[in-house]
Order: sequence, then structure tokens, then C-alpha cells
Amino acid sequence: MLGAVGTVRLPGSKSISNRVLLLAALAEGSTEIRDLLASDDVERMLEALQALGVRWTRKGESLDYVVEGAGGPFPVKTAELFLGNAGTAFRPLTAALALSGGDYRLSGVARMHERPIGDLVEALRQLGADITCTLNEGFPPLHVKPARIRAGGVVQVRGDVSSQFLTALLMALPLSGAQTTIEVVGELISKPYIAITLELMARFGVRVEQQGWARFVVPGGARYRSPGTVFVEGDASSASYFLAAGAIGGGPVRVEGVGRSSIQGDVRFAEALEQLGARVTMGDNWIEAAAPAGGVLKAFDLDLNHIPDAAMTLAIAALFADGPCRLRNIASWRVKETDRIAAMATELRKLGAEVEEGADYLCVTAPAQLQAAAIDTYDDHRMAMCFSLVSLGGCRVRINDPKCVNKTFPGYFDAFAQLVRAVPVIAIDGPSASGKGSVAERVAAQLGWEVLDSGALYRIVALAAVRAGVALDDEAGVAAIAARLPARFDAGRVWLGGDEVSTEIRSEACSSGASQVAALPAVREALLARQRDYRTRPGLVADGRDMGSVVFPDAGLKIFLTASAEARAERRYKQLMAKGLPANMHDLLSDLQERDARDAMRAVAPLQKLPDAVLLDTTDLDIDGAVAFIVDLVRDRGLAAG
Ligand SMILES: Nc1ncnc2c1ncn2[C@@H]1O[C@H](COP(=O)(O)OP(=O)(O)OP(=O)(O)O)[C@@H](O)[C@H]1O
Ligand SMILES: Nc1ccn([C@@H]2O[C@H](COP(=O)(O)O)[C@@H](O)[C@H]2O)c(=O)n1
Repeated sequence: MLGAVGTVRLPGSKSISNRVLLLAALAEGSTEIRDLLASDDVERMLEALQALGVRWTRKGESLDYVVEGAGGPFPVKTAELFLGNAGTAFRPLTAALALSGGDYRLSGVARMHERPIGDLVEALRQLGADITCTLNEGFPPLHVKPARIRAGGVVQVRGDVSSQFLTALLMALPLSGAQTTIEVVGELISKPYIAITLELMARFGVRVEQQGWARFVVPGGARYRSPGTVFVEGDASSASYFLAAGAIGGGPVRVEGVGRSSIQGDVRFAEALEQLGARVTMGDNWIEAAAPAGGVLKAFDLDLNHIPDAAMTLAIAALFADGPCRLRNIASWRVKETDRIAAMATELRKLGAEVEEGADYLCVTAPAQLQAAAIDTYDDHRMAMCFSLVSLGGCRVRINDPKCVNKTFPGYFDAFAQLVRAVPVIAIDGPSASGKGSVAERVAAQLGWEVLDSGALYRIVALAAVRAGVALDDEAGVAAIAARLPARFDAGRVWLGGDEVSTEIRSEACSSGASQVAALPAVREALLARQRDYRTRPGLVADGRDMGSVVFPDAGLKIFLTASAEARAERRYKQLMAKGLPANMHDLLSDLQERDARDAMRAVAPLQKLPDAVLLDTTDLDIDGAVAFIVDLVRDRGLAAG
């Protein structure tokens, strides 16, 4: 299992980048665009604008560009444009070119030719545009020919397939010069994307009169004018992966570049995450997410029509939720870079999830244990980014064709890797009765972490072997018992099968038996994975003899806890007396010394102070002092949040 914590500076928003580029190209004057997204889709738009005679320059190696606006339709009247799989370039350019009076051919990758554009073409034909779908009616590639545009009336466009059709019309219509009313047919989906379009058009001087979400009046005589400088916000859809990482992997994870004042609808992903129980905080330009107080996300049933892109991330969050989850009203997923409903269902099933797929919904039930899988990404950047989050569940995932993230976020995997870290472990090793168990328990309680008393496992193995009549030096026999040990820890009590053995395993007979079976390599091997499974978020405090050397060699803090043999024998004496167990100081001291010697001298995983362990001698220090010492070190090393 992995955790996630840290801060990510988001790349620029794809939706804003490509809209601003087009508006700047059509505007009067030059526009400085700061923090433009560097990605394939934006490259396609930049190439297209260049081919259409719009001059732009990049400031050195920065993400800042200057676009010299054409002050109206594109100056180049004949062009062939290849737009890859960039819907944010293809749809708006189609409309702008239809109103530019030239001869243009637009094509893309094979998937782009499967993505519908008929509703936009139909709306543009209502205005007099001459557009041919050269392969299949209703789909790219397109041939746009010069035509007499009859703007100035009412044009209808469907709003229930892709909101980009409406965006394209809105941005292009000022080129006609006439006041035109757009009527949306069907329930408009993805409304927040239209809000981005209207906001950006207004920044370029064209205010559209909005009558609800069904009618939009583009004013006559409107002309785009450069606002001078435009800053591109961070990408709110990309933010979703990191915020979900914080919610799944402990967090906190902070994204910078979007926040309360963002114009992107996908910032509302943060609200959805809150409904899953995640702890979310927000500033003007940042958002932070951390796991719910209880660590586990809540099951959900949400209408996600308003955040179609970021909603994909919730399908992965469902793998970490405490019950079946339903994502509703997501039909637009079917006409995106791939059929995202089908793709998501197929890949989630590979991980062992139970998935029900409908025309416009998905139901996801997490498996008891995530299965390792190779995830296909369907040339869809969001599939790749979403499924990277599965790794936080400690499950091996292979992301096929990871470079597809270049569409919107070329540096995604580096940014993700920066956040991901192993769940922190504090390893407390030391000789018998040095106080490891008491200290570990209190440190864990203060930090809210899990605790592992590894010695108890060896004690239970010894007890189980004795009960089964297996000799303590029968390595194969004892190892077989260890491999299937029906041990359970519950609120400080210890169970072997149906028997509570909390007191019995603390007897000196079990102490001695434990150190005998612990010297057998096959027994240690049989218990290794079981101990490592205790490493769960938000962190683990593990005590024993080889926590720092063998079980958790990457522990963020290793403590060698000790005290003089006399002090320890006295503590053990008092401990046994308090439990009503027989004890004799003299015997205890020699048993303890004998056990320490066996633990330190054995060939496998001997008790030792590692060079990278901090020595803590508690001969003259009480438990509280030892706990405070360790908690201070944890904070100094930044191992625990807060
Ligand atoms: N610093 C300390 N000062 C005084 N008593 C202590 C201190 N640390 C632990 N004790 C007491 O010593 C006894 C043994 O402690 P504990 O069981 O935590 O040790 P341990 O190292 O886990 O032992 P073992 O590994 O052998 O089970 C307990 O009764 C505990 O309360
Ligand atoms: N990581 C560990 C933990 C314990 N042992 C052996 O088990 C005996 C009992 O452990 P306690 O911590 O409960 O005293 C101990 O003496 C060790 O021999 C171990 O080997 N490795």
C-alpha cells in the first residue's frame, strides 16, 4: 500500500488554452497568453492557427505566447488541417472556418473520425455554410467550402451530445457581424464548459446574452478585442487525479493553479470528493484534499453531468469506497476520446471490480482485494491518469501506452510519482522487556497509526505448535503452523482460533518458546508477508527484533530501544505479578539474558542495533519520556501529517 502527500503545480487548462488561442487569433490586437498548456491538443491548435495565417511567437522556452490577432476571419483562405484527436481544436475551428469564407479540409486521427460532429455541421448549414463530411455523414473529416453566410436569425443546435458544438457556434458567430440567437435543442450537458466559453468571450469584448441554458443571443456588430494579457488557469480536470490521490492515499495533497476563483466547472470535483468523506480545503488558487478521518471513502450515488471529465476519477475512487458506487448521467463519456463507459468498465473488471454498465451510468463495487492488472488506455489520456491511482491500493498496475497523457499532461507520471510514497513505518527493535510494546502502542495512539506487535506472532506460533504437539525445533512443522496461523488481534486482546490467549502468550514458557521458533528461518519466512500486510495508511508502528533490518528496512524511523538487563528484569517481574502470573526475579533475569543472547546470536534476523537506528536507553527514562522522544523525531523527520 502507498500513500500520497505533497503539492503539485498544475499545467494550464486545456479548455482555456485552446479557447483563448482561438479568440486571440480572431481578435483585434496582440494578446499575451501566460502559462499556456504544453500538450498535444494545444500543439494541434497552434499548428492550425499558423497554417491559417495567424502569427504567434513563444517567449523563449517559457509557456508564454504572443498571438497577433487577425481582427476577423482567418487571412489564409485555403488550408488542410490535421487536428489529431483534439476536440477542443476541431469543433471550434470548424465553426470559425465555416464563417471565414475559404476552402478548408479538416481531419484527425482515426478516433476523431468516429467522434460525432453532425449536429454542429447541421447548425452551420442552417447559417448557409457549405460543409461536406467526406467519409461518413455526421463525422470528420470535413471539407469546408466558401459560402454566403446568412447569419442574423435563429440557429438551432443540439446540446445533449457534446457541449463543444454550442461552444464552437458561440465563439464563431461574432465573425458574421449579425445578431444571432442560438437555440439549444435537448437538455444541455456539461454546462460549466459553456460558462468557460462565455466568460472568455466576455474577456475578449463580446458579451453574449444568456437566457437560461436554452437560448443565447450573440450581439450584432460584435468584434473580439484583445484584453492584452490572459493568464491560463491550471487544469481543473487534471487536478482531479491529485486530489483523489490525497483522498485515497492519506494526503494532504495540494494542487496549485485552481481554486475558489476558478472559471472551470471541474473544480466542483472537490465537492464530489467531499461527499465521499474526503477532507477538502480551498483557497483562491489552490485546493487540498486528504483522506476521511476514518481513512475509508464513503460509497456514493452521484449525478456527474456537470463534471464529465473529472467524473472519471470518481470511478477509480469507487475502488476505495466502502460500498457499491453509482456514477449517473455520464452519457457524454461514450463520444469522448474513446467510449469511456465501456473502456472504464472493461479495465475496472480486470482489477476484480464488479461493474454494471448502462447507456449513461456505471455501478462499481470494489473487490475485497484489488488484482494486479495491465490496463489498456485506448489512446485516452484520462484512462491512463485515472488508473495510475490504483497503485495507491498497493496493487501492481501496468499502464499500457502511458504516453497518451501527452494529450493534456506530458509530465503527469513524474508529478504523480513525486507525491507517492510508501506508507511510513516506525520500527522499534530491542531486547526483551525494554518497553517496545508499551511505547509502540502509545506512539501509534498519538499519531493515529496502526501497530504491529511482531513478538506476539512468534509467541502464538510457539503456543500453537505446543498445542499441536509439534516439536519447537521441527522447522517444517512449525513453519506450516506459522503459514496458516489462525491468530487475531482485537482491541488489545489476542486470539488463537476461538481461544483468547492474551495472558497465556505472556508466560515465560511462551517467551522462551517464541525465541526458539523465531530462530528457524522457515518460520520467519512464513510470517514475513503477514507482518508487511500491517503497513496500512496512515502509518505503522512495528515492534520486534528485525523490524528495521528485515521486515521494514525502508522504515522512516528506526529506534533501538533498550535498558539495562536489571531494569528490564524488574519491569518484567512487575508485569507478570500484575497479571497474576508466577515470577521469580533471579530466574527472570537469567531467562531474559538467555533469550537476548539467543535472539542476538541467531543466524537469521538477529537482534542488533543498526547503524541507521536511533539508540534510546530507557534505564532512567519512563514510558512517557520515551514516547515523547520518538514522537518528536517523527515530527522532525516529517513522517506524519500535521
Ligand atoms: N521506560 C519504562 N520505564 C518503566 N517501565 C517500563 C518502561 N517501558 C516499559 N515499561 C514496563 O515494562 C514492562 C515491559 O514492557 P513491554 O512489554 O512494553 O516491553 P517489550 O519490550 O515489548 O517486551 P517484550 O518484547 O519482551 O514483550 C511493562 O510492564 C511496561 O509497562
Ligand atoms: N520481530 C521479532 C519479534 C520477536 N521475535 C522473537 O519472539 C520472542 C518474543 O518476542 P517479544 O517481543 O514478545 O518478547 C523474542 O524473544 C524473539 O525471539 C523475533 O525473533 N523477531
